[in-house]
Amino acid sequence: MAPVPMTPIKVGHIYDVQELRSATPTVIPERCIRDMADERPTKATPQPSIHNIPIVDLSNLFEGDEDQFQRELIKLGTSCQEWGFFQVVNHGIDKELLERMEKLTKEFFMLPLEEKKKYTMEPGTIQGYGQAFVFSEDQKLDWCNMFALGVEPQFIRNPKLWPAKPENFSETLVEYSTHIRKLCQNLLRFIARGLSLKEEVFNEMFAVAVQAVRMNYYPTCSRPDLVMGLSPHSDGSALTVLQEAAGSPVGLQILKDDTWVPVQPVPNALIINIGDTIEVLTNGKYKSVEHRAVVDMEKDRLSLVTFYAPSYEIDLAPLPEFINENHPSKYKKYNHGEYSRHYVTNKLQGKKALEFAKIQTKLSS
Ligand SMILES: COC(=O)C(/C=C/C1=C(C)CCCC1(C)C)=C/O[C@H]1C=C(C)C(=O)O1
Ligand SMILES: O=C(O)CCC(=O)C(=O)O
Ligand SMILES: [Fe+2]
Repeated sequence: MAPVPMTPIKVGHIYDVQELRSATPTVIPERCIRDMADERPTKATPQPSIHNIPIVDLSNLFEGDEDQFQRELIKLGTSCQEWGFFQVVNHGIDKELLERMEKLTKEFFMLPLEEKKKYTMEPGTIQGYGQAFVFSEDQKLDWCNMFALGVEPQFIRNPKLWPAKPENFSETLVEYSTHIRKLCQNLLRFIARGLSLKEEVFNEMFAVAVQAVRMNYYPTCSRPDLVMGLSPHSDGSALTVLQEAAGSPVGLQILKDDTWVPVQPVPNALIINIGDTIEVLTNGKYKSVEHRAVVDMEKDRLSLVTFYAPSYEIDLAPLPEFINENHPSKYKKYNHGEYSRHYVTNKLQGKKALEFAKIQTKLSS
């Protein structure tokens, strides 16, 4: 069951922060100012490199000898378990394709508003140009313009939202997505092997996987301390692949041991994170880590994010390999289509969406 647009809802005025920034550079609308101190971004303290997310060298998994393969597989497993985030280098996707997609995405955001408005994200829906996850008039707005498109399978595409400009955008997005899809399938094979599962367990279970891309443009902001680029959330996908545009300021932060840790991107690497699906299937051994994006006073930022998730048809529950006397099942069996609908019809709020799948533990009296 695919997520469907809801009945019309009142979301109030959603600012196009990019337009706002160029028209009135120092104005921050009340709706974008975060209320409480703990909802506001704290100044990220520079982290020693040991605190940066791990780097996984995929060439060791694709073509390494047995020893290199085993060592990298352990590193991948440790990264998933301890961080839920890692960067991949030597991932096999052409730098030229990544740069081309990045350039076209930048060009899309730089089009006049009138042109971008042809692809408006209707209130309560998740595809098109605008701001997703806004469901009420009093909800705070993120300092971000989004452009989101469903890519695979074909039936989730809304052709009216695929832009005619810039030229070649749509073809390039399809080419890009084909490569990112293969990367996800390979990562799922390696993740399965690292967990001592059958290599194809996830790919077979997911059937024709759902794939969507969300391009996030974060304009500069005169008061980055008051606003949030993207609200804290975990991803509803199985895996997420994030490409940061070259020259972007550090913006992504992940919640580790109750501290927001900034992610320093490595040139030409892709950032991967574990989504809610893998958390459920591994019964919480690998967690979908909460993350957010903050903005900068001087540099705008662009991220291209692919969500890779199971087919809407499939039912999910923790795999038996992760359930035993000491580790009872934490999640019920549920349909992923229903979860997707739940995820996209609620505001981003940390890991709240995943409560949908949690088995409530009774407190003993
Ligand atoms: C703005 O959209 C999102 O942030 C988002 C949605 C992705 C999707 C589309 C744009 C088209 C239809 C499919 C899908 C729901 C994946 C986030 O994606 C997460 C949330 C779920 C659930 C998921 O699988 O990825
Ligand atoms: O832009 C970023 O760094 C974060 C993006 C993200 O988390 C998302 O789109 O789900
Ligand atoms: Fe995310």
